[in-house]
Amino acid sequence: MKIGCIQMNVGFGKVDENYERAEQLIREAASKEAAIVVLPEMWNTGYALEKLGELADKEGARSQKFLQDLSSELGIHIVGGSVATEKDGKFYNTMYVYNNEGKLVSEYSKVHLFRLMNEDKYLESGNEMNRFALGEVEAGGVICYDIRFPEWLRAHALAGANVLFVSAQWPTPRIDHWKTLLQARAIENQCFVIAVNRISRKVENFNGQSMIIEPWGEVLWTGSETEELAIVDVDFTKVEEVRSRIPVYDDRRPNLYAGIVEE
Ligand SMILES: NC(=O)CCC(=O)C(=O)O
Repeated sequence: MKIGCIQMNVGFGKVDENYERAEQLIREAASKEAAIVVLPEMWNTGYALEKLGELADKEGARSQKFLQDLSSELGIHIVGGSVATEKDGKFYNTMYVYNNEGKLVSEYSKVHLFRLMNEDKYLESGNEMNRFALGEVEAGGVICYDIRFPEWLRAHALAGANVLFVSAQWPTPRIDHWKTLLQARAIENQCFVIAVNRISRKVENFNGQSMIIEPWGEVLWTGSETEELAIVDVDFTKVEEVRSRIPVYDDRRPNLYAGIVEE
């Protein structure tokens, strides 16, 4: 299955430009026969947190229409990265996922807010999991800082996800953490990790290096440090092979984990 990773150059507060660019890249991915496309975190606004009152997508209406129209017209699954939304007067960092028939299959707001980038001052956290299916692909989706919480990704894997999508705005100074954490999440959960980071222009400091990692931990693709659309062929049957080679799920001892992961 071909996956389109949209490592997009997000303009700070340039909402209309960002929708336009996202549309071009989604259309290009579809023309290259991607079955699933993935966008980065907060691609509508960038980290323009102080301007959310003006810029956030009211009730997610624009983003939902945008993603629904494109997924149904192009017949492509879209993991819609995340967008800054305003719901009932509060701001969220929200992922919408649409299947290739234009149906909303999941809506998730980032549950772990990243204090180092002041998310806790401006945003509300979500409280729900993000498990969904795109055709045969059983998946989960998380947003950026969420990957530092292994129990959260494990919860998605235990709930049946074989593929974990990650949308991010992960800054360059900690890019080594990004790579190591993603690889660890793939190995420990024996699942695919498909992670899309952004690129920035001058003021901010994001340099891509998106990744696709297979369940044995092998890195299938690493993005460049500039904007790019990558189309990567992925064989999802690898999950069963790895899980039968080392039966981690059968060998777990959840009764010893004292409420860390409950089944
Ligand atoms: N946008 C984010 O959540 C950034 C997370 C990050 O930079 C880190 O965990 O380090």
